[in-house]
Amino acid sequence: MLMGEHAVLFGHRALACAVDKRIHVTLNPRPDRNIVIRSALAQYQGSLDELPDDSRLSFVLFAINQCKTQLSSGFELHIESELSHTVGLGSSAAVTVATVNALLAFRGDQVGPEELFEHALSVVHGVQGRGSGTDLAASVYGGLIAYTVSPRQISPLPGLPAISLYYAGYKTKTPDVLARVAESTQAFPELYRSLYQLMNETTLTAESAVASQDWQQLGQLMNLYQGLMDALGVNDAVLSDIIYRLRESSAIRGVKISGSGLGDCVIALGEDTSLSVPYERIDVAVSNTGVLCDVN
Ligand SMILES: Nc1ncnc2c1ncn2[C@@H]1O[C@H](COP(=O)(O)OP(=O)(O)O)[C@@H](O)[C@H]1O
Ligand SMILES: C[C@@](O)(CCOP(=O)(O)O)CC(=O)O
Repeated sequence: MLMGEHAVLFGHRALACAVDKRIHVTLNPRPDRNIVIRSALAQYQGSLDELPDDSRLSFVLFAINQCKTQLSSGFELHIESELSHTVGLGSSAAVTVATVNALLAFRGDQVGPEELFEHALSVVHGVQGRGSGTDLAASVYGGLIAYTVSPRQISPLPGLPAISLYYAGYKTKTPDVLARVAESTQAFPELYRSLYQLMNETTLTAESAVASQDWQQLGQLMNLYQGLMDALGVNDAVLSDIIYRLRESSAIRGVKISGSGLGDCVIALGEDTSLSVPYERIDVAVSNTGVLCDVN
């Protein structure tokens, strides 16, 4: 997520991009109705018709459950990630889009991006209860996109210069962060409505800055949005430490939390590897390619 976190769930604009680290899902048919799932998170072997309840594989299992009656046989699903599974970074969206795409291809359905997106969104809603779909859109289409939930709008934008990502070392699950924000909102609903409105205006201005490739302005707006995330209550001491260390460098134009907050990653516009930032740096670039499907 480049910008628009949280506010996007209230109908406002968000910006997100695909990165060049992928999750690969390989599906091989089996002659029986058993399935085997292999992933760094968990392994499963059993009947397609009696799926377990395993929160580590919730997105994958929900996707399988949704279409299992239309599948002619079982299969083996091998999930490999180029990122550690402890890093959030929209990995739930990436694994959902790739798994749904593989299952639809196995079922014999060749769907376009809109249909793939809607299938994947129903999986995310089934697992999490809510979710804007912003990171699903970036996974499906690739590149940098501007996104609105309703009416659904997914608009491609030109790319970004170099970005840096740092992982805090822990992540709070997105539904738990959303529950914390919802609790705080109850005390001051009008103030929070204004905060989301301000987030929207910042994101729309950032979208114009991207369109005109004004990176200095985009960086300033990222810093501004970070202040709004802090006001929302999703910043913490470790994220702030990363952010302020990065702000020491003149090569970094702006820094903010990426995603729901209370852990996970910080995104910076620009890079400066000479800085002392004692947290895991994740080496990525924006990727123009979204999900790919190879059937053979
Ligand atoms: N390699 C993987 N194999 C299977 N599931 C994965 C993998 N990587 C991520 N996931 C799923 O995505 C979840 C992480 O997503 P989450 O914590 O919601 O972060 P984000 O919201 O940034 O996607 C994991 O708990 C898991 O369910
Ligand atoms: C907080 C939110 O706006 C972004 C969540 O990002 P992530 O799940 O932390 O990658 C939720 C959403 O858009 O569904």
